[in-house]
Amino acid sequence: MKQYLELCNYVLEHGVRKEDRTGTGTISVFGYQMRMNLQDGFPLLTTKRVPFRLVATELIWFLKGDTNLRYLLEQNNHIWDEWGFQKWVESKEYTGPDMTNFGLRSQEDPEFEQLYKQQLAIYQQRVLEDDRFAEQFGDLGNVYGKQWRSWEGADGQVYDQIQYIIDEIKRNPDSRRLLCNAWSASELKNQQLPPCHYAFQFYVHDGKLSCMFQMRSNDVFLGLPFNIASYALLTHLIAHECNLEVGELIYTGADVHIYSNHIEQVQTMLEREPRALPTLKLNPELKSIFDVEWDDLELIGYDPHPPIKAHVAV
Ligand SMILES: Nc1nc(=O)c2c([nH]1)NC[C@@H]1CN(c3ccc(C(=O)N[C@@H](CCC(=O)O)C(=O)O)cc3)CN21
Ligand SMILES: O=c1ccn([C@H]2C[C@H](O)[C@@H](COP(=O)(O)O)O2)c(=O)[nH]1
Repeated sequence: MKQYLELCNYVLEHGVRKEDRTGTGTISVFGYQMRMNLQDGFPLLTTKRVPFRLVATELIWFLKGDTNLRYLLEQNNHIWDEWGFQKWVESKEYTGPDMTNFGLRSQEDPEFEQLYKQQLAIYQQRVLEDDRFAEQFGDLGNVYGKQWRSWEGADGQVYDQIQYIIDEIKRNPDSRRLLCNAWSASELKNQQLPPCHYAFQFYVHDGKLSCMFQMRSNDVFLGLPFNIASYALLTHLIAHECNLEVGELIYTGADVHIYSNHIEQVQTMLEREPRALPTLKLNPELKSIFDVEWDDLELIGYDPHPPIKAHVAV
């Protein structure tokens, strides 16, 4: 994954200091593109371990059309917890200790961190066990799953954008409309986090399926390795269903940033030598992308450098 390391170097060299919503601070560039040939292997970073199980269960959650944290918690996937927790602590029903600005405060104040962890554990338990609570406070709003699978049109109808893409690839592979859009101006107020990867498009040539995805805002150290692997997996799944090979994965990022508290981690990673990419094997029995489960996926030959920890900006 030379391309990803080049991107890191590019942001470190050319990035400008920029404040951001989370109060963390970033170095950021505007506009960057990368191309990865999926025939070269599955693009999961090798310069740090990226938990593929978390990438895959998040994508499966999107593909189910689900927007509730309960499924992710059942899969022991905690990458979205903070955004559900935020909704809970900002609600009128929450009467526990003050959790204002918990993301930054838990990094700076160990005593507060303990309190936050307790409250988060209570929240997770309730989402898992209490149906009414989960429905109200476990739901992240009309995020990716909803937009991908049940887009509400201006005509009042509901549209499944993924099904449309699959049907079109089978029917008319030369189409230039093989596109899914998650950005809806009227829905922004109903989302815990407006979509970061907000659109993707497919392209079929010579029996191969390529995918290009667009990101308005991208956390280079924590988000991007997940995003690349997730779209690579989506491309493999759709190619499998449509009897195609995989082609290229093309990334287009707008505000591409490294958070100021991730710079050391990025530098550690840049000192490491990339290793051979793993390969992905899909269960040959898998018929529909909408039935995919974690057991249908097998990653072969993933031998990364050790993980590197970092705080996520909320
Ligand atoms: N600031 C920020 N960056 C993101 O990448 C991001 C958001 N916010 N908000 C929504 C989702 C959630 N995503 C996340 C959140 C956390 C990790 C993360 O902490 N990854 C760790 C492993 C975590 C674990 O093992 O539980 C890593 O080392 O990759 C990754 C992606 C991507 N998105
Ligand atoms: O898939 C994702 C989801 C989120 N991110 C990052 C990009 C930003 O650092 C934050 C979102 O903050 P905004 O202020 O809404 O831009 O999350 C990502 O990299 N990948």
